[in-house]
Parts: sequence; structure tokens; C-alpha cells
Amino acid sequence: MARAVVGQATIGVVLAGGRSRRMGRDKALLAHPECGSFLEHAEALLRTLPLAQVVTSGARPGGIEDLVPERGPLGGLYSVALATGADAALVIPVDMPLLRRAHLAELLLEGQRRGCPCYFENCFFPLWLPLNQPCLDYLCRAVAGSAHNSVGALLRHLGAKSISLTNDGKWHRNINTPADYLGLGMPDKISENRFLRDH
Ligand SMILES: Nc1nc2c(ncn2[C@@H]2O[C@H](COP(=O)(O)OP(=O)(O)OP(=O)(O)O)[C@@H](O)[C@H]2O)c(=O)[nH]1
Repeated sequence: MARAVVGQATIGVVLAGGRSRRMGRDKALLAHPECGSFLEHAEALLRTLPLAQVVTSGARPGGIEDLVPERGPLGGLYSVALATGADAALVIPVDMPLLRRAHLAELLLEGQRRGCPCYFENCFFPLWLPLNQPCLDYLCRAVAGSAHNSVGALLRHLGAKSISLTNDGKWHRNINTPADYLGLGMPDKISENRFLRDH
């Protein structure tokens, strides 16, 4: 279980729960083109940023397990907020292996400057999210089933702001299916053959 963080602390969160139904295997453990697994890469990326702590959301070693299972990303965020007591979170999903530090650093600065949830237009993750009372209240209701349980609904409720994407490209691509993964054009060492052999 993560330590409590006191003060104006922004933590980094890797969302790594869920069922990976479309992939058919745990997305977090897929080999990453640059280092280790998707999960290891996401955690390492967040550790390059000025964050009070980096935590992983999901039932895995060292992770913060969801208090209420099967409630999706908001269920994970709710449990992380309660377990850490952090003031804000820079949230990335484990299935965006092409995320770059520069984008996250920009989002972190913009979130801290504006004080409201911030994300890049057309994609809700990565996300800078203040874990303030309105946010906690919404997460609680979403987990309990009395508010719409989607990231979009949470962001609308909190009056989130989107940042325009100056440098587009593939960095925000989600990898949800085996075809997505193979489409990454992995280097030889983690090529299609290995992915298929692992099945
Ligand atoms: N902690 C936590 N994270 C989740 C949960 N569901 C999804 N996530 C994470 O949220 C991000 C988006 O997940 P999705 O792709 O929508 O769902 P998924 O379960 O990973 O995959 P599918 O079963 O194929 O929909 C991923 O980083 C998941 O690891 C959950 O119930 N708890």
C-alpha cells in the first residue's frame, strides 16, 4: 500500500487494472519497444517528472488495488485518491506506450497553472486531475453507481480544459487489440513472432 502524501503533492498514476478483454492477455505485461513491459515503461516515464510519488493502480504486486472491483478507470482513481491522500494526480493509462515525457511535462505545468483537470484535445489520457472534494465526491458516486461512470462524464462535471495538440503524431495511440500491438512496428527483438509465441 502506498504511503500517504502530505501537502500540495501531485502524484503520478499508472492505470493498470481492468481485464484487457480486447487484447486477450494482460496489456501491462506486453513487451515495450524501448524497455521492459508496458507497465515498467509507464512507471519509468512518470519517474522522470517532478512528482511526489508514482503509484500503479490495479491488483498487481505493489499496486493499489481497487476498493470496488469492476468500476473501470474511475474506480482505480477513487482507490488511489483514498490510499494516497494526494492533492492531484498526473494519470496515464498503461496502454499508451508511445507517450513522451515532453507531453506529460506540458500537461503537468498546465494543470498546476490552471488548477482544473487538463487533458489534450480528443484524448482524455494523459490527464492532470486535482483530487479535490468535487472530484472525490464524483468518483465516490461513480463507484457507487449513482453518477455516470466514465472519464468524459467526470471531466465534464469538473469543467475540465483541453490543451490543443501542437505536435500530433502517434504518441497518444492506445493499444487495445493484438492488431494494435502488432501495428506498433516493434523492433526485431519483440517482433510479431514473439508476441504470437507468447499466446
Ligand atoms: N485500476 C483500474 N484500472 C482500470 C480498470 N479498467 C480499466 N483500467 C485501466 O484504464 C485504462 C483504459 O482501460 P480500457 O482499455 O478501457 O479497459 P481494459 O479493461 O484495459 O481493456 P478492455 O477489457 O479491452 O476494455 C487502462 O490503462 C486500464 O489498465 C479498473 O477497473 N481498475
